[in-house]
Amino acid sequence: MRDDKRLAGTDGQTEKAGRAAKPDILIMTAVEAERDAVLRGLAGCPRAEVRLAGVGPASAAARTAAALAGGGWRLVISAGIGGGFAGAAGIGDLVLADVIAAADLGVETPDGFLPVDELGFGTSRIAADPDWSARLARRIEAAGLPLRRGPVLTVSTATGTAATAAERARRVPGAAAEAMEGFGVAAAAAAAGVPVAELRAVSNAVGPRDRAAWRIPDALAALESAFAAAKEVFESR
Ligand SMILES: O=C(O)c1cccc(C(=O)CC[C@H]2O[C@@H](n3cnc4c(=O)[nH]cnc43)[C@H](O)[C@@H]2O)c1
Repeated sequence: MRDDKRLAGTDGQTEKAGRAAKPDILIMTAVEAERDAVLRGLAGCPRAEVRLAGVGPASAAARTAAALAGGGWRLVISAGIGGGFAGAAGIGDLVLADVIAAADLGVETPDGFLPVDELGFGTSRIAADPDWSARLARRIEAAGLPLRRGPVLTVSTATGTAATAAERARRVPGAAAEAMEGFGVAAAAAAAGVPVAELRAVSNAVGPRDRAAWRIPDALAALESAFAAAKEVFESR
């Protein structure tokens, strides 16, 4: 794949044998603008590799599984911009997932939505790794950045009405943010036995669609700052 950016192997970052040190932190972003913001924050951190997941959970799962196939990864992070739920996360805030929830994975019935968990078809929730998440949170907060913790929802259709926002917040108590890739990344990580985390920078409110109100540059700047803070965690062991 030609859309990844590998950061290892620069002069002075080589192992004794002269071979490039292999990155062992994998960061998946949906689009190039997110990837470039993460790379600016990492500023050459040799432990991290950033790859494009594409938009949506299916593309994210397939591309993350392919990236993880070689083994040797300590952590995979789903990162990018996202929507913030009212009262939980505002524009420019960062949200670190405690749970990654596939909020529209289930069936609709005349009596309402049933998640796959209640159908016996698996799970719609994957826990973010608590140890890695705690270490990332400490660094990001120590840098003075506004960090919220809570469930980050993964959806195949971004919320566009107040009714859908309310329904999704009801399905996932404490919902902090919404994006479209986290559960795909997490499913691939779980299958490979690799810890997972999800970090989102809020670009818009979850609710009635108003693309003109999205603050993408602010969110990308927050994402960059978060990874500038987080890289110490990646280098620490
Ligand atoms: O137009 C741009 O310059 C631009 C720059 C960076 C990212 C984008 C995107 O549109 C990224 C799509 C990506 O964003 C996530 N996202 C953001 N807000 C929401 C939301 O309210 N609900 C669901 N997903 C959201 C999502 O993960 C998309 O993959 C554009």
